[in-house]
Amino acid sequence: MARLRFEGVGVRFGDARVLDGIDLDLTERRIGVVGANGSGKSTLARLINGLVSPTSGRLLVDDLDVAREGRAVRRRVGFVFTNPDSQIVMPTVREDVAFTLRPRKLPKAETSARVDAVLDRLGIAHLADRPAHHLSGGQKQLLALAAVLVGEPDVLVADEPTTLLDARNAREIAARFAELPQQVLLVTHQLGLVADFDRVLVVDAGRIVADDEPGPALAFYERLLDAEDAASGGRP
Ligand SMILES: Nc1ncnc2c1ncn2[C@@H]1O[C@H](COP(=O)(O)OP(=O)(O)OP(=O)(O)O)[C@@H](O)[C@H]1O
Repeated sequence: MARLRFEGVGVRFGDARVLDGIDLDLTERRIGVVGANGSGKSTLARLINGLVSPTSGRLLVDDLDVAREGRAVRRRVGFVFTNPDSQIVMPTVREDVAFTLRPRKLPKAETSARVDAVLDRLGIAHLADRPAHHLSGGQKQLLALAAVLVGEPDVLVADEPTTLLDARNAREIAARFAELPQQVLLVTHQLGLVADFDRVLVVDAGRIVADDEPGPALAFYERLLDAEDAASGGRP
């Protein structure tokens, strides 16, 4: 497992303080991140592979400082977005997955073998020559996952990867994540997806307000939502 260390990390966008004073040492295999809309979860996730830079403090993946060694970090940390369209770049499924390996300049046969293996593992080998943009939402998310996994990252960060999917596809993607050997940090609003994780972080207004096993962390989050509902007079 990698060690993800946040040391006094803060992020501002202009005048808005989006994350503040985040200190975390994450070594567990399955880490969930939950919190209300706009609480800072995506920003927290994006910091891990350098999509967002800290305004203060620093973030280390093992001994690599993300701000200084972004390339090396991105080889180790794969990122899956909510909307797979934002990461599909090539015309066909096979080409899109192979694209991840392009900078590594591997022999063609090795690239093909790796691509075939990952498509097979995710149950989408039959889609290899299909145009990527003709796939269903669930198939696209599996393609996005394949394109990340083919790079053999040690850590997978996923930002609400099931949000745009119907219940059946969401279950399928969640099951694929559950069987990955990699360390996974999953941001989600679907609390059931992290119920058997090793550790769950609750983010509220840019801070970590609970950090525990799923039972107590999710119970804390439910109480927080209830308290906010009560304070707003029950308005959504
Ligand atoms: N690039 C940016 N520039 C300016 N403000 C931003 C940027 N990215 C995020 N924000 C703001 O930072 C805050 C936290 O956003 P973030 O996306 O991290 O929240 P979130 O918890 O993931 O929300 P959601 O559950 O709705 O996805 C929000 O107020 C958002 O508008």
